[in-house]
Amino acid sequence: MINGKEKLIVAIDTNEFDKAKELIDKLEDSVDIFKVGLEQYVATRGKTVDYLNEKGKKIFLDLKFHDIPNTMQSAVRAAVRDKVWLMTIHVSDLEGMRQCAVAAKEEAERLNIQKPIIVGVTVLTSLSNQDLQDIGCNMTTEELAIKRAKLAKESGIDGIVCSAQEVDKIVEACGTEFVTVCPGIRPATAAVGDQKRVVTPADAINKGAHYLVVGRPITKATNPKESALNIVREIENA
Ligand SMILES: O=c1ccn([C@@H]2O[C@H](COP(=O)(O)O)[C@@H](O)[C@H]2O)c(=O)[nH]1
Repeated sequence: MINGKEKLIVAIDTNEFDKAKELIDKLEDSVDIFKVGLEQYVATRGKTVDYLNEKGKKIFLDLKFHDIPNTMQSAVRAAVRDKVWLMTIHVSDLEGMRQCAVAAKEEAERLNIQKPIIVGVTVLTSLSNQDLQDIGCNMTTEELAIKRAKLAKESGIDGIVCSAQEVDKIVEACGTEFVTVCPGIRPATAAVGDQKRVVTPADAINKGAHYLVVGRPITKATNPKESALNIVREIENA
């Protein structure tokens, strides 16, 4: 049986350090991996990362780097120094992604610490086929996600972020060792919000997702701990 706690990543999307701290403290027995995203990182200037390191929790730094290769690889080096376990860049040009893969390895070796897993965001889970058409891309979300996943693999980064709607096709194309991180996870009764490509925790696991990212269904619940435990159970029973 799989350990649900090893699969669940909780997104701490608040703009105050005290609220983030309160959530982490409430969830610390039931959750091992926390995601610090743009809102939390910018608002607290990275303070939450320090707090999670003090607590010995695994950190997913989701800042989705996308810039010229030199800037991206320097930012990756800084994230390695922050001792993050998993981090995102955008799937972009091959050279930019290659430099990130090399930078992470070099910096981790230099400091003699564990190299973070680097994953590339393929197509945001808040985007639909129509959204892609609107920005001038004549592919479906699934086609584009698969194409970008293959490019990410070729570059030497460790995996991708995608919707669990297409994760099975990506596993088929890139293999089971290539790390898949899936946000847009919604238990059957949860509000979808701004997500457009959603999947339940059980279906995401059955389709081959390695890690599930869940934010609001846990953080906005009346009882976040109970909500997290329900998702852990759903993962384990999948
Ligand atoms: O394609 C993506 C990439 C990242 N995210 C992030 O995941 C969480 C999801 O939060 P919910 O509240 O469960 O919707 C959020 O922090 C996003 O920035 C994503 O949703 N989709």
